Amino acid sequence: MTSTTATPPVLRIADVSHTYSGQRRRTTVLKSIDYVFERGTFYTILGPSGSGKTTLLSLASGLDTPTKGTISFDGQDLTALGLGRYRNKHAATIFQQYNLLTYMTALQNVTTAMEITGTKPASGSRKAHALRLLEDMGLDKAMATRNVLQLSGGQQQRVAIARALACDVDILFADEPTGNLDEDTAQGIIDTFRELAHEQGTCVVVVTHSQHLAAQSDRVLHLRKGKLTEQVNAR
Ligand SMILES: Nc1ncnc2c1ncn2[C@@H]1O[C@H](COP(=O)(O)OP(=O)(O)OP(=O)(O)O)[C@@H](O)[C@H]1O
Repeated sequence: MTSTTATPPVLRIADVSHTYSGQRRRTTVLKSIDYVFERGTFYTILGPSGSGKTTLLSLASGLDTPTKGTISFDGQDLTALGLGRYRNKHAATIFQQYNLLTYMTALQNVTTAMEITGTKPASGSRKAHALRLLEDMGLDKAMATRNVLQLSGGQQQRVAIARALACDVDILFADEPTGNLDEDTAQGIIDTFRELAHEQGTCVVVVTHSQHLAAQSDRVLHLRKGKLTEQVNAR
């Protein structure tokens, strides 16, 4: 028997393929992908438009199930664990379209996510913690208490990021999280992702077109023609 000291995988993607079935034809977007994501690591996924990055993220975040292969969290198949349970307890996702609850304020979006995931801040109330996170994202109390539809696209994106950061989860997924933001705000968010991975042990997985963002991650993955490969960095 051999012993190992390697970091235990938090998410394992094993022989995953995904095919969309249209009325006329079937499109296989992902082809027999194998990859192991670890805790405490900041990953970026690059790839041409239409290469399947969002598809991979939707499978890994438990929004959809692959047409072939398995995805497991801490050694347990997501379908056995329950996709809803996985999404509510273990994984947070920042979507390209934000997916905010549009009948709520920014603050309510954040506190509701904390309630769903059972996240209790180390000190103070959920509301105070949520207001602090929104403030960190440059949204003051007046903006925090506005209905999200009265915020700009970039402000809504920051609410979505604050909502994901508020939840105590094992994995954070983000689809183009800095797309709508100015350079300084985007850099602040990249720094936050690095801290989350390196100081709190979260596995952070970000889909992006930005080489600048990718250069600041620990591992860069490329999705092309249905295959996922890891870039070997010189640094
Ligand atoms: N629900 C769907 N039904 C059919 N085809 C789909 C569906 N969703 C995505 N596709 C197709 O799958 C392929 C991959 O799409 P996906 O959104 O995953 O790519 P992407 O790499 O994230 O693209 P982008 O960088 O432009 O956001 C595309 O050809 C797309 O048209």
